[in-house]
Order: sequence, then C-alpha cells, then structure tokens
Amino acid sequence: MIDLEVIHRVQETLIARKDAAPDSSYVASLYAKGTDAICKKVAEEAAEVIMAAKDGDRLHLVREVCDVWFHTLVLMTHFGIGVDDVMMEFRRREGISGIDEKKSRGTK
Ligand SMILES: N=c1c2ncn([C@@H]3O[C@H](COP(=O)(O)OP(=O)(O)OP(=O)(O)O)[C@@H](O)[C@H]3O)c2ncn1[C@@H]1O[C@H](COP(=O)(O)O)[C@@H](O)[C@H]1O
Repeated sequence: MIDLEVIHRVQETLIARKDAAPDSSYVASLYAKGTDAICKKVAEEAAEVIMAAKDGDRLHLVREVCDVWFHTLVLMTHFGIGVDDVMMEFRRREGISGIDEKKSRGTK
C-alpha cells in the first residue's frame, strides 16, 4: 500500500504556489481566479469522472479521479484545509462505522 506521502508533498507545493505570481504556474493562476473558478474545475473534473466510469476504461477512470482529487486539493489549500484534516475526519467516521454497518444489515 502506498502511503499518503505524495499527497502531502503535492499539498506543500500547492501551499508554496500561494505566494507565486499568477502567470508563473497553473495552480497560481487558479488561485488568482478565485473560489468560483476553483469550484468550477472541481465540478468539471467530477463530471469527467462520471463519464470515465461509464466508458469502462480503468486507466481513464484512474486519471480522472486523480484530476478531481488534485483540484479538490487546490480548493482545500485555498481554504487552508490540510490533508490531515480530511484524514482525521475519515478516522472519526471509522469510529462510528459500526452504526452504519448495522444499518446496512438492517439490524438497527
Ligand atoms: N497534479 C497536478 C495536476 N493534475 C492536473 N493538473 C493540471 O490541471 C489542468 C486542468 O486539467 P484539464 O483536464 O481541465 O485540462 P485543460 O483543459 O488543459 O485545463 P483548463 O485550461 O480547462 O483549465 C491541466 O493543465 C493539468 O496539467 C495538474 N497540475 C499540477 N499538478 C501538481 O501540482 C503541482 C504544482 O503545479 P503548478 O502550479 O502548475 O506548477 C505540480 O508539481 C503537480 O505535482
């Protein structure tokens, strides 16, 4: 299993891009366009994930999922949310997952 090191590394780059000139990189230009433009990219990439899921090409789907994760990471970084914040939320949900498992078995 590959750990989350790569995502942390990419987020470090995204943090550094906050101080970069808008025309110096793709991410810096997205920050300069603002929240609406970043959200639009997330929505576009999510739509592309759906299309890839329907065309049945596994590699295409992996690449589109990577695009949506990446643009979500840009959005998170724009709002000062770290990878660890989301990992903590996953861990919290793991702690309550027993309740959901019972529900899915119909035992309440
Ligand atoms: N992981 C990525 C990554 N994934 C996708 N993209 C870019 O996201 C853009 C949008 O993808 P699209 O499929 O919509 O392509 P497009 O139609 O050309 O894009 P638009 O003109 O519509 O915005 C493309 O330009 C991709 O190159 C990425 N750009 C950067 N990264 C990472 O972010 C770091 C910082 O990037 P820069 O700020 O560009 O140096 C890089 O070192 C990488 O690690």
